[in-house]
Amino acid sequence: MAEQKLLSASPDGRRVLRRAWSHTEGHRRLVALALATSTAATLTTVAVPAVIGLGVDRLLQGDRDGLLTAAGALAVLALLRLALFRQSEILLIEAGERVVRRLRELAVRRLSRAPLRFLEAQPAGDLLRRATTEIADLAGFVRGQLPDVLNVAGYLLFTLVLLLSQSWLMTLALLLVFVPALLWVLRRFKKAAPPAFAAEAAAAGRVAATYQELVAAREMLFTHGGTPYWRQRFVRDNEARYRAARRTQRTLFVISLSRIVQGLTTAALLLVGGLLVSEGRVSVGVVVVFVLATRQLFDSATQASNLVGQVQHTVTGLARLLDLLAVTGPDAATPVPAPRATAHAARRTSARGPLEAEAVHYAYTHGTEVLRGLSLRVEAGERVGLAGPTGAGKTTLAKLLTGLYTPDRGRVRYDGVDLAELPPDELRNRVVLVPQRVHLITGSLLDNLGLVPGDPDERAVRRAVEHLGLTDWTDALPGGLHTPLGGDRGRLSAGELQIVGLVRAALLDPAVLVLDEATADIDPDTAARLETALDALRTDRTLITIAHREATIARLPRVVRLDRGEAESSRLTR
Ligand SMILES: Nc1ncnc2c1ncn2[C@@H]1O[C@H](COP(=O)(O)OP(=O)(O)OP(=O)(O)O)[C@@H](O)[C@H]1O
Repeated sequence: MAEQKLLSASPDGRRVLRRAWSHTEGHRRLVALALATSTAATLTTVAVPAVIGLGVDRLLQGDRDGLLTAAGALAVLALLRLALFRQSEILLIEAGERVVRRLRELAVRRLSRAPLRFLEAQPAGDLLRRATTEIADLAGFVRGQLPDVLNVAGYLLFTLVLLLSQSWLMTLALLLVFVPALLWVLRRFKKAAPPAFAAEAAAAGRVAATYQELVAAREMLFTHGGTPYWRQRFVRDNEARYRAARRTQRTLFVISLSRIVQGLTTAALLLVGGLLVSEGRVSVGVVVVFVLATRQLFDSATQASNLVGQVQHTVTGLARLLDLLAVTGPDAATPVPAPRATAHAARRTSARGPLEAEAVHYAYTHGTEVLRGLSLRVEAGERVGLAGPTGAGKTTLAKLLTGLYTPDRGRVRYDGVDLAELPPDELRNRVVLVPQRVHLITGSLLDNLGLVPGDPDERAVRRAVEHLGLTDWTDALPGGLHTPLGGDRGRLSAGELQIVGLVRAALLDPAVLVLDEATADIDPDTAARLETALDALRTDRTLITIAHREATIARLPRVVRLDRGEAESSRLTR
């Protein structure tokens, strides 16, 4: 099995911010301005105890002018603080939202380009969570907590500088009590938090995956009564999620222990401060600065303790998102070429050519090969059927022949060129798969039919429908081409879904069409429409049909039978 990188349940949480920094490109000036304003706002808070301390000393010295100046400075600081905090919040949110928007776009772009093999190997709910919920959490954090995080961090740093400038002895006393106790609390938290938060995020991903599978399998559950199994599985996953959440709550409790440190530190400060004042080594104002600043320091530490959980949660989410971005593609700054822009670029292959699988091997799971060295050549314009027992690998081969999967070993070539080397738009103009179950998006029939590169307009879609002799079918639908489809709106039968696939194929006009015949029963009218559409489509193009019905096999001039994916088992039967 070819090496396929998969998402990690607990991705590397180290240097997350540094790794995320590369995604701030284009917004760095705004980020820098937001950080500078936030720093200035924090400085206006840090300066308050210093000015009050100064005012107290002036008061004790009977210096009325000094006292007035200090009071005036406090008023200016209060106004500045209001304006700067407001502005820094606006800038931070703007910068953060822009980065989040970029990450969201990148995640969707990378997922849309990710190999089918990767998408199929991931639990769908987990992918969904990373690309939506976790980005939404990040956006929520940017709006709600990021300004506070920066203020608290800035406050802790600047207050330390202020206190050092006032009295290094008292700062030493503060640090000797405060830092070891706080470090002990933080160390315990750091050890327990990342695994706890990662486990909670992984458990939430499993619940989402189970739920999504449950919704996808609803028909099977109702028909085969598989409900108890699903209920058990859901209850088990939900229980695991609950336990993981309890664990993170216990971890958060550790951080609240920091409050005990507050009482100890204030007592130590008063003791040391009192002694120093009595010895005349510091003024009363300095002790006031320390008491006020330390109170704010603790308020900040308490706020930090509330924020740490959110920060850890966001860091975990960001790590999972960066993991998704790293696994799904390079940090390619090169945009995907627009289909129209390259539509007329020089082509490497001609519009008619043979399609050839050469000794292809493919395994979904390590050690279990579905195709083992299978070779097949289909000439330009040929009509070939692929038949064989269920699970023989027909659909897998179809996906390899259309470039949706890359073989683990061997090659698939169109007109002599490896499909893996063809640009995506050229590949789609050469080989197209109409799958067993064509997917619909929420939109009109017209939107669904035109869901191919190049954005065909209504006239082009109508022309394709007419060319395939399907106008009576679209006219018979309640809203014609504008009939709403997808989601819980209009539904189409299995045969009609394949008709949609054939119109899409007609719009792409490929050299080779691979049709994975629907296994569900198709009513005679729809079957006749499909036949007519196929006849119109295949005038000179190659048609490979994965034939599930004997009637189809009987009609085809050449049938290749697959058996356990062995190359030697492919043979011409007539
Ligand atoms: N996405 C997947 N992940 C893992 N195994 C898969 C996947 N798709 C198919 N398989 C396995 O690969 C084998 C071949 O499947 P494939 O669908 O290609 O067979 P098939 O001949 O088309 O069968 P059918 O006629 O029932 O559609 C089967 O054993 C199937 O269980």
